[in-house]
Amino acid sequence: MSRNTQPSALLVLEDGRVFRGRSYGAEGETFGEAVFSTGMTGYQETLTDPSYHRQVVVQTAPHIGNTGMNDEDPESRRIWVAGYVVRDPARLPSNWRSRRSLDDALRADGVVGISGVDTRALTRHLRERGAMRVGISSTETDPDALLERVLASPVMKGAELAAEVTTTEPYVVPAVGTRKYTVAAVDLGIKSMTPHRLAERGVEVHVLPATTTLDQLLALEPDGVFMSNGPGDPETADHPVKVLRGVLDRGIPFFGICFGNQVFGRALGLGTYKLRYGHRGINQPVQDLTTGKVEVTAHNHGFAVAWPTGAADSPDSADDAGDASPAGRSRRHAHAEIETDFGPARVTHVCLNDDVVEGLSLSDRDGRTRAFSVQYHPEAAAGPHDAAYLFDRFVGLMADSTGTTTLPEGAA
Ligand SMILES: NC(=O)CC[C@H](N)C(=O)O
Repeated sequence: MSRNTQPSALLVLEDGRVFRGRSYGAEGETFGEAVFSTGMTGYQETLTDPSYHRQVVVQTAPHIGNTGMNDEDPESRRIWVAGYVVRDPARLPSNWRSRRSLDDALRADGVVGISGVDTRALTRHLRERGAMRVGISSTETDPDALLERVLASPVMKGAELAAEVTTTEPYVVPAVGTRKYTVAAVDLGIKSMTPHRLAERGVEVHVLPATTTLDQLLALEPDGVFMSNGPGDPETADHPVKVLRGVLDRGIPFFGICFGNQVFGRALGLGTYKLRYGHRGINQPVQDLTTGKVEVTAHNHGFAVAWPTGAADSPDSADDAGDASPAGRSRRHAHAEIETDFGPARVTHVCLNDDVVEGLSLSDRDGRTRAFSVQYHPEAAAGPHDAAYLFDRFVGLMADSTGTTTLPEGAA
């Protein structure tokens, strides 16, 4: 269908700003938190990432849908975004893998979108004012009426959403080739590329519901535990934090990604806080403080782990713009190491744009890493593969720990 024949649509932000465009995807009305993603490619992976549940995604790339939708790249069984905002959708998708148009895929999953929006102006607005609630409607013509419903819709801060996206039943992703290790992966909104990255390294991955108890997890006798990305506010993740504390207490190797990094931070005794507009895109520079090396990475987070000195001094917080100057950096980095209930821990990675915490690790008394996590996405779907070494590092932790625990006493 030509775009010009599609009904008009309305977008209203919670601070009253109005944008007009055309209905894109399903017709109807939707609400969520308006966030922008700067990825120039990878819209299919973005749309199907469960971490975007209840978020309305604005694409800063002006042309979206050019390569259609294929059967290989989805990161879960459906499109999760609550709404979709684009400038100029493809009229004719073209790619050898394309099976359907993005417009049709949005319709099939009932996802309401809007096209023809000045996404640059909208992004600048969100950057200045912060992420906020939004409504999109192809049925309402009165912005004030839509605004009332936006203001009645739920906020992201305090939202507990893992239960709405997690698997209901455990399932196994078999190791590719010989099985070397077994990992219990807690699904808080897992992207399908993550178990795949482990499986291709000889790991059998048991993906478990978010409600799995410590006893159920330990019954699998895993060589390592993983906690995934996922939607919502990490402050609500009391159950995964409790489970993880049990895992760390037993010295089982642990790796966390994104929401998993926030759960790890909380398990170590750190706080979390909401960023003003968050990081979403596939070209974010992250520095490994332990080596000085910089990686270009994929991000999708609206919350972050607070620096050990406290959330008030953490950069880009919703309440406090923080201090991202070199002086602010060195003051914070001087507190990168902390003593926790499980041993010495530290901030290992930071985002070079704003000094937000991007990685954590926990060591034993001999200084050997036992557990670690990153706020970004080494599974790289979509995104650069700079951080793939982290999966090898996790496998290395399991090799170390099984090596030391399975050798007979006295053997060296
Ligand atoms: N991708 C994620 O895991 C996001 C974690 C969390 N919901 C956040 O927005 O920060």
